[in-house]
Amino acid sequence: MSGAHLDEWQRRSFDISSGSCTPEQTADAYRAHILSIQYAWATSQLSQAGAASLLRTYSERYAAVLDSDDSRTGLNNYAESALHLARSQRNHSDKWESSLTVESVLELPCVQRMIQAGTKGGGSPVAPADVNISVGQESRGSSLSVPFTRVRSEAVGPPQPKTEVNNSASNPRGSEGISTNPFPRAPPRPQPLFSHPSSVPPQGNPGPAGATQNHQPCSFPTSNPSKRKNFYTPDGGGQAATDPRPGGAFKSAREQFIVDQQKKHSHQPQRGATPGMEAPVKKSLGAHRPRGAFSKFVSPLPRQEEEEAVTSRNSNQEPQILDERLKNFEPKIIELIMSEIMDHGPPVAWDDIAGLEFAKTTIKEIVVWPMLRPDIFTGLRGPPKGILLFGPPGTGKTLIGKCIASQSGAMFFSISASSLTSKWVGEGEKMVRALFTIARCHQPAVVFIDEIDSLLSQRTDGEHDSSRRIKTEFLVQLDGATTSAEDRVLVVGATNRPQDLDEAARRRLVKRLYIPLPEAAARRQIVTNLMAREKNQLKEEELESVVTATEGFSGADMTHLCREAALGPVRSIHLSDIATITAEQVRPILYADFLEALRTVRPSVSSKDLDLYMEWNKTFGCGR
Ligand SMILES: Nc1ncnc2c1ncn2[C@@H]1O[C@H](COP(=O)(O)OP(=O)(O)OP(=O)(O)O)[C@@H](O)[C@H]1O
Ligand SMILES: [Mg+2]
Repeated sequence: MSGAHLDEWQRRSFDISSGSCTPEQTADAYRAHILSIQYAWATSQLSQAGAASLLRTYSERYAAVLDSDDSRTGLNNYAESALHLARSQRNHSDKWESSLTVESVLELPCVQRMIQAGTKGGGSPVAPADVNISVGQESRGSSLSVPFTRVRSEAVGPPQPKTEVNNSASNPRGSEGISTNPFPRAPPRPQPLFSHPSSVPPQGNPGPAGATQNHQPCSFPTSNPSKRKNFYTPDGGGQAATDPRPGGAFKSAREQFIVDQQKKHSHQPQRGATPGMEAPVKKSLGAHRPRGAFSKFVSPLPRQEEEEAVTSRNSNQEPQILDERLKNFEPKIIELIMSEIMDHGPPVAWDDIAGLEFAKTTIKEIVVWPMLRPDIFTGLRGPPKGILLFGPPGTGKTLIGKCIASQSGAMFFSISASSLTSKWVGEGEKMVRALFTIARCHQPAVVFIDEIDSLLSQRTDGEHDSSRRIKTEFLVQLDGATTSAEDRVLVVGATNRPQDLDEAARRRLVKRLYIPLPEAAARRQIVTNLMAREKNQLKEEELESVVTATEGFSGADMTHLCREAALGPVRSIHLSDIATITAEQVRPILYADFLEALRTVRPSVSSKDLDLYMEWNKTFGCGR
């Protein structure tokens, strides 16, 4: 904090510790402390953790001054009227005032005599703890040992005010009667002072609150609740009997209900496990906190453990940010990669790819096995860091990428070069670096780059600077210069223009696999797979003739042919029926539909193009 603030702080602290401050001054000083802390935090002179800790300390001290009802140390400015009630002091709700005080009762000659008689007689009619009367201006802890049993037995009589009670029958020692009524001001209506005026049971009389034996709580006709409450003995019944606190303090019905519910359901740790049975804890602005002399102060500021729990919860949601390697990247870029580049498509199985046995086996060898047994695939057996899938369009290169995504068990990132160059203009190379860093954080990982030729085409002189920088960054990342030998990040590139690839990129994509046009068996499998999901009547020999007729078709062409054939039955429906016909009424796909489709669907790959691929495969490919 600044010097001026520290001086002020010091002065206030001396004032507080001097012991000469009034509670008001102490509270003011603490309040000023709290403001200073807030100011220091707002002006960055204090760290957040430091400010929170100081605020907690001084808020508690401040609240202690406010809440304490000791007039020398506290203000207790929140419940003055309640405390008047608790202290049995006079307040506006006191309509009736009794002149019966401890002193007045003790001074009564008859009481004096009875006390003496009880002491001399050796027998103690009522144990001192039996009756704990608190009346008058203040509550006294001492029990008043008044032989109430006798007084009661004698005082009970016809409900006549100011009746002279003759105790000669019950008092063997004297004949003088009690001429003074201990309750000079009688209730307005004739009312018995005790529950059962006619009989005095030897073990006491259950009081109004169900008192147990030996204790005779009496029902004073008073409207003052505090007097009534205090009258009940601590264990003699009423609320006080159930209160475990030494002072037997009052507990409201709601508090008692909550305690009962908690006891009842303490074996159910999970909230909401049994609907409707959870303790009735309601969110309110601190209203549910028990306040008073017995309650512990609960700071409104979050505790340090809670803060730490919240921080760790938040950090669990974004584990990638925690990685040291990612701290230099903007969260926006990391978010983009995680949401857009990570593949979330439908799963593809190896059997969904017809033919291409050599390519599938090689990929499994490179991708799946090393991930299963990284201990075996080390050193020279270490898998290559780059694969290139090349071949005519529509032969399943992208399909293989999707299959690797779902079958390898690795974290899969899929980018198309066009999206990388167009979406983040000027930030491409940063994206590339972030992509590979994230992939390294999520090993084993596969980075699939579709249409890799457009990203890593041969570098030319007239090329735009940004695309050149992206290429360079890619080559650096592909080379693994920034990675360790043990990193398991595989790059899979796919292209139908392998001849356009930059030679540096070609070298880095070590395993170059030719993905050719499907052979007869693969074409048959494609048709069979697709027809299995449709209603059809294609016989075996008809299927064979379709396969023969589609020589030179790519996988994509075969799919297109099947789609066309599948439309045949729909095209045969009369126009007037199309709105009403049910799906079941549509006829199955026939061989005739394939013949019709073959008239419009042609192969998309020319034989001249095929020769080029064959040539490139012979020169650079890894196939046999
Ligand atoms: N071997 C195959 N087995 C099953 N279906 C295939 C096969 N090859 C292609 N197809 C079908 O053709 C569609 C297109 O295939 P894909 O996108 O993988 O081709 P590609 O090789 O990536 O083409 P391009 O080079 O033009 O990107 C696939 O969705 C699939 O329906
Ligand atoms: Mg493709």
